[in-house]
Amino acid sequence: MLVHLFRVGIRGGPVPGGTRLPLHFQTFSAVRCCRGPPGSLLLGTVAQLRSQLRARPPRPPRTPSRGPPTWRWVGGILLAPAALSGRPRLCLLALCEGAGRVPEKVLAAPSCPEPHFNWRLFWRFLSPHLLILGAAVVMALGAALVSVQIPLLLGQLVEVVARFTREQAGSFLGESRGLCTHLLLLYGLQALLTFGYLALLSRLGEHMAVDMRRTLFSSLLRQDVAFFDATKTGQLVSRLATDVQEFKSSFKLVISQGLRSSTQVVGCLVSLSLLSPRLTLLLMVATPALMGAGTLMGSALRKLSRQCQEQIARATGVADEALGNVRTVRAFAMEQWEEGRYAAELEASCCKAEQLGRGIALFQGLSNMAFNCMVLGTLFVGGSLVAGQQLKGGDLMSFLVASQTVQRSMANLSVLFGQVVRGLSAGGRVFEYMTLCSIIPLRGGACIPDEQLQGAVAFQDVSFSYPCRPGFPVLRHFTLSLSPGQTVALVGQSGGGKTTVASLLERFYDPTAGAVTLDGCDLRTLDPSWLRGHVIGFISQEPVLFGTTIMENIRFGKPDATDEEVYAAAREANAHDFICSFPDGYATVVGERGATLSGGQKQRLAIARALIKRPRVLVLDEATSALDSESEQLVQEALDRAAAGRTVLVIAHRLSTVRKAHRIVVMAQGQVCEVGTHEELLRKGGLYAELTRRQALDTPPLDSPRGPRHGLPKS
Ligand SMILES: Nc1ncnc2c1ncn2[C@@H]1O[C@H](COP(=O)(O)OP(=O)(O)OP(=O)(O)O)[C@@H](O)[C@H]1O
Repeated sequence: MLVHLFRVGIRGGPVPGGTRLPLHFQTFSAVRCCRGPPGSLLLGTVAQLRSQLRARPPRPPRTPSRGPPTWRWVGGILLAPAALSGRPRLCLLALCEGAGRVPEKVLAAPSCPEPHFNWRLFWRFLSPHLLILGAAVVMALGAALVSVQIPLLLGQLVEVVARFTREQAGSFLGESRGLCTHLLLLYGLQALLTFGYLALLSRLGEHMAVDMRRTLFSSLLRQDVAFFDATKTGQLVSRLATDVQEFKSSFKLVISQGLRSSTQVVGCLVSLSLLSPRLTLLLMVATPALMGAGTLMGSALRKLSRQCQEQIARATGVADEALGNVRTVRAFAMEQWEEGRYAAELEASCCKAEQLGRGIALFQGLSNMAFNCMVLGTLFVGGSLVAGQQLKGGDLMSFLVASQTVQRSMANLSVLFGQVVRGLSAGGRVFEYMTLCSIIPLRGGACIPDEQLQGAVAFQDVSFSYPCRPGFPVLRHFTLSLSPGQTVALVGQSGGGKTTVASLLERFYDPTAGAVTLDGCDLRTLDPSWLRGHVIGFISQEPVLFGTTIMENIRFGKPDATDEEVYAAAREANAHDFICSFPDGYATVVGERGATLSGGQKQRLAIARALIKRPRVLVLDEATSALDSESEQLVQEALDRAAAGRTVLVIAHRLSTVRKAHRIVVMAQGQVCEVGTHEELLRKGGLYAELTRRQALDTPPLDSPRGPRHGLPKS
């Protein structure tokens, strides 16, 4: 660009006083809009900007940024140079992003405070890379200092050209060779330094991002189950992916452009004041006034841009809802209605975008005018200084180029301001979860030696409320004991607290009052990893498999299991035959969450996965309720086999599946209301008898496809 400027400058017309004016106004337009005519470029830029604003893809909802108001003011001040240097895209990006981003689901987003940026943690990630950072900083500063030198040398070169044109004496080549060589060397050095610091920063950024993702992931995995109850998975994934990415980009940009641009601003301002204090003074007076105007317009445009994004988010929401529920839309023949709804939202967003486009156009027009007036003023005052022999023509050229550099650098800084705010809030969100401590640790505590482990479980006067609903008691003075080798069934109305009992046994939560014990030891004194990894086998209604091979899925229960152990567990779970019927056998990849398997097959793999760790206690939470009769039979056989010799807690809705349990516990409103065998409870004629009667009415006749059911255990 500078070379281009130089070339155009050479072709400039004469100035009063015999000196040829090196530049005319168009030169500066060419500097700013070096590709294509300014008018078409302006239109192109505005069109590009508008399409960018319209096509901004929806992002996961995030909390609104709450930067201090002073920052916004500083941001506004910084925006003006972007406008003045004729870079509306940069300016608008800063406008839209600097003072807080609009969450796409603005209307639905809950307002919670933005987490603070944790500088201590940031230092922890940065400190291993200080050497690289130091080298990058030195190179960035070097590149900036080199670019401060260039305008001065260009001015000297123009001076040589002007003298040669004026006097037509001496050898132009001889006089300019040294300067040109110097300039070429500086260009080369600048390129080298730029490559160096960008490559180093890229390496540094990537390493930091990997460290941050690893730490965040491992911190998330260690959080309490209650944490996951209260936090959306999408939000966590977004922190791992988007926020780390955003923080990394901001960090790299701040170091590279921030250092470089601020050095250039300071260096060029020094050069400017050395070249001509009077012209510099003029610049210093005009700039704040234009900055003020830019700030005012900037804040209005920012508001408009936010409204525009909100409207786009609304339109996207309508489309998302309709496409996501297309079956319902089709079933109610509501296609036209949905089209109308979407069209109305689109129309509104189009109006807003047009308004924004007009605002941008006005902003661009005025900023162009302000910029050109500044150039005109500089040339007018500078020209009169040249005419009065107080300034050389070459120095005027240097002044103009250096002031261009100042404006370009300030434009970069204005964009950077937005990036800093975004980076700090993204970093704050990433660091927030790294400092969270879980209440129930993953490891630590006693383990009962295998030979002493009996598997006796007791709930002693347990009361419990979920941490996210503290005022809502789920269990009240719940007392239950499971003797080693016994099968106890928990039945009762939906929402009575059955699954909660299983969760407490797994120690996903700790009781609010009372205690859960294993062989007389309070679970809170035992090692949770040992408890979950060795003692308790959990089989739920909807088993979740990982998208890997069958072998690895079963081995998930015991990572160091041999192939033989895997086969044995699969046989025990009635899974071996169907696995062997697959062409790839145990190497079959089951697809995402086991999508390529039937419900019964998935369930049997889940049983094998639970059995491979040889648990003393088995928890079956509605393990067969989602299966058809054939699968149910196969799974039930596997469960019957697995239950033998183990303490089993069965949670069941269908009472027919637990008739043969040693004890049936009927729960209602978080309390035990009846206990006994099937026959005892029927004789009692209480809640169990009532539930059995109701289910019998719902049960299909015996010759129905569902067929007979099996109970637990085969006693
Ligand atoms: N993670 C949770 N956070 C807050 N409350 C919960 C949570 N899980 C369950 N609850 C509430 O606890 C109560 C008991 O739920 P639980 O799942 O233990 O009942 P359940 O007897 O197993 O029900 P169902 O038979 O329908 O599965 C319900 O009122 C439920 O809304």
